[in-house]
Amino acid sequence: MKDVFDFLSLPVMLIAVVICLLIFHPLYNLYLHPLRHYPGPRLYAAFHLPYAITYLRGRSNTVMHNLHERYGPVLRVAPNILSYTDPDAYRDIRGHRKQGNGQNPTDVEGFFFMQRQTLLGMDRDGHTRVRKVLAHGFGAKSLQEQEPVIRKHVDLFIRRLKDMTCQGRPGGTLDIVAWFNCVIFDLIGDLSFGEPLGCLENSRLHPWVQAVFDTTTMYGKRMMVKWYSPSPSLTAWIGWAVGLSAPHSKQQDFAAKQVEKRLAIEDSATRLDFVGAMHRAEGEGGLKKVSKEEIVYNMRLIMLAGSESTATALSATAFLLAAHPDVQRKLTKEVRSTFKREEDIDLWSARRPKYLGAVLNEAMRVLPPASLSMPRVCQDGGDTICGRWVPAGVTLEIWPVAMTHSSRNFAKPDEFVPERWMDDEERDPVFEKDKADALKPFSYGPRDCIGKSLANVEMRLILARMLWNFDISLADEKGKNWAKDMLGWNLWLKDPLNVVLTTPVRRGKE
Ligand code: HEM
Repeated sequence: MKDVFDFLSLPVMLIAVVICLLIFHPLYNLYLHPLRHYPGPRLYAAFHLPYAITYLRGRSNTVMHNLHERYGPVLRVAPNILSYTDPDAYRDIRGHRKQGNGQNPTDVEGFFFMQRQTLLGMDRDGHTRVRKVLAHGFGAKSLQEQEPVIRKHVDLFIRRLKDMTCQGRPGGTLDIVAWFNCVIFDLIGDLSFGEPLGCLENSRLHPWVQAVFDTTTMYGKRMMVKWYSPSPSLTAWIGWAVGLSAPHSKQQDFAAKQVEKRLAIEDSATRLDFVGAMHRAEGEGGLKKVSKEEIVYNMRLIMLAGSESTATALSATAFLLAAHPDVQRKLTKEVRSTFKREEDIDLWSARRPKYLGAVLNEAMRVLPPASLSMPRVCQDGGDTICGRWVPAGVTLEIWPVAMTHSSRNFAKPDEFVPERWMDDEERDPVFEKDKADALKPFSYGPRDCIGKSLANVEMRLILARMLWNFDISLADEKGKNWAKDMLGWNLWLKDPLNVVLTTPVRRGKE
């Protein structure tokens, strides 16, 4: 009898413990957890699962936006996760701190696929070391050297569009998302490795680019594995076993091969590109400041972060211009009257048109190109965020769409109105109270986007050249819903966007 009791007691006790945990843990989260006074749906506060399912479905931006509109600018979205739409959150969570004062580190686990050798995953010291070195590849001097490379790709892009469109064949349509991917991936590939990927030349995406997109739908699944894996050491193994690692390995192999090739180029050490900047830097005793392995990891990051986001911003802008002919007319007029000839449009002169800047800002507000919340973890000892104390270890998020579509931050938040970014006299007073600080597409603080100046000039140049040459319209009714309910994980899952490009009749005379 004793044996039977012993035999039963183990599973029974285990079940009892699991039941206790299942009941106790949510009750603890609701009534005893340090975040219990933060607003948010009780289901999300009690369990992690609703947040995880939202993530898995690629719906986080929309769901967080709706919850923020209901509950306010700070929200408990999971037992240990807070999300913010107060613009001060950028400063408080991600801002610069004096040496000696702690920073809220990036949530390395949250990035999962980003090994600790990349800027995104490195600790504060490693990040400062690599970022300082890499910054040389993004300075004004480098940009000057990079200008002919950029121009070459933009010229070819425009030529390809002309080949594809109504040069004698009116009505030809093209998927502009694919073409923006082609030019940007070629361009960043060239600035990174000294050779383009050949997308424009061959009129199709390089397999490596496809591997980047293949990670998108997998990202939610990878996060599920990370959250619910029985032990952190098993996470990578499970990911590999269920086939979630393949596209990442492909990218890593490609980056490694390209870096090898690039370092073999004769004038490797003097080139002012990204690999050159990292390879040149030497520290004490002639040792390289950035190891070869770190170069490979960071080049993979740059290829992804630098290309996809810029192509998304351009696609969103083209879509919004095509869907708002009045805005397009005004912008086209500005571009075609600012420059006398197409050859006058270059990286520097393209910074001049003001309305172009306003259109880009507004496009990045309506569809923020980076779709992730870029989580940070509240530092040891806790921190004050937007005037309230947060204990150490809490994950701190800013969902871009929730921030830029918040009715607390912008009037008519869902409308595309570039004038809100113009000087007072051109702006409707209804936008007077807009919080411009809520638009930070390139993030903020010591870990903000290192490529933001490059991205801005690239986008201005490409758009100015496009609008000099073409009028853009949507090819079909379906196009009107291109941005509606777009799913997003690490990247937005963008549908093709078919447009018609027509050569303007009175070019240069408006
Ligand atoms: C419209 C275009 C772009 C957008 C919207 C964008 C946005 C961002 C965002 C939101 C971050 C994350 C910052 C954080 O964790 O707080 C980031 C980081 C980064 N971006 Fe960009 N980016 C763009 C273009 C580029 C380009 C052109 C490059 C390089 C060629 C680049 C390279 C990087 C790198 C290396 C990081 C990591 C920086 C660090 O952790 O120090 N990005 N970007």
